[in-house]
Amino acid sequence: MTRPILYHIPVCPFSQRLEILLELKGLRDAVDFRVIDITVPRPDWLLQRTRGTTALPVLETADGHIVKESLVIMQYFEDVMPAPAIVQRDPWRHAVENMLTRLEGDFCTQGYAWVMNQDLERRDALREGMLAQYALLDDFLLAHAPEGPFLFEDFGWAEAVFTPFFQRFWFLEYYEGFTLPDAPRYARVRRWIDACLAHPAARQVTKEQIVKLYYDYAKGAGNGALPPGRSRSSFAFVPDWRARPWPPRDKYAHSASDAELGL
Ligand SMILES: COc1ccc(C(=O)/C=[SH]/C[C@H](NC(=O)CC[C@H](N)C(=O)O)C(=O)NCC(=O)O)cc1OC
Repeated sequence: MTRPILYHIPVCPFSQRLEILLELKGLRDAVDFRVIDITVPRPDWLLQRTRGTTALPVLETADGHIVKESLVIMQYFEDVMPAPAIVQRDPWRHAVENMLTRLEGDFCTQGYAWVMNQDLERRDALREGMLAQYALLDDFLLAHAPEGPFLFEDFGWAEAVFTPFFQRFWFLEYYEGFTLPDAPRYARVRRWIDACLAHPAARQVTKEQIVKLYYDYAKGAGNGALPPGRSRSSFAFVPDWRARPWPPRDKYAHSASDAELGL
């Protein structure tokens, strides 16, 4: 039986959503994950399949169809591998799950805008914007799942959508000194985040890996782009991140060289 192929980028949060979903379903081996190097242009054979788009992940189904967008691929997996269901089947619960999922785009954009920021004058406004996003999540959870810790009984669809970004935002802790305040205003979302980060289905990445690989994002260079003066991306597969030193934290005052990063 031909397995579907997921073309993905290691450590990409959108790809990690699919790994988490399949882990929850006990079907991780049902899909053939194939790594694409984000630090070089997409190969022609892939561009032909995607009709020219470069964003990953991309799913090639067993029938040869191409599915793009991680949330769409997640739903496709639920449709073709319905048991065990991760997405909520009850219409109202599914609506609640979808309303929470719709908050992900602005949450993600705010965090990435901050980590990629190079203007010290903007830091306070970016921090306030990030706190406002956490407050929106806290409000939603208090309205729909005041007890928790998860949206419903267990770690499910919404958790698979958000947890990769809770883990990516470790880069805010390291490069911006940001942690969510231990205040009642954020108590509910903090309980959700802590439960998500502790869940065994979401252990594909570590804090050290995120901090080292996302250094270039902290210098304003995203998606495998290179900061000025550098010749190798912090997303490079070799040298392995485990063999590389921790990057300098002072992103606004210092630009590390390839050598300083162990590249
Ligand atoms: C809000 O800013 C950002 C938020 C997240 C990411 C990220 O993790 C990319 S992960 C890798 C990135 N993939 C995507 O952005 C996919 C997003 C798509 N909406 C999905 O859900 O699958 C990619 O393939 N980039 C290469 C290319 O497009 O050629 C980056 C951001 O800015 C550069």
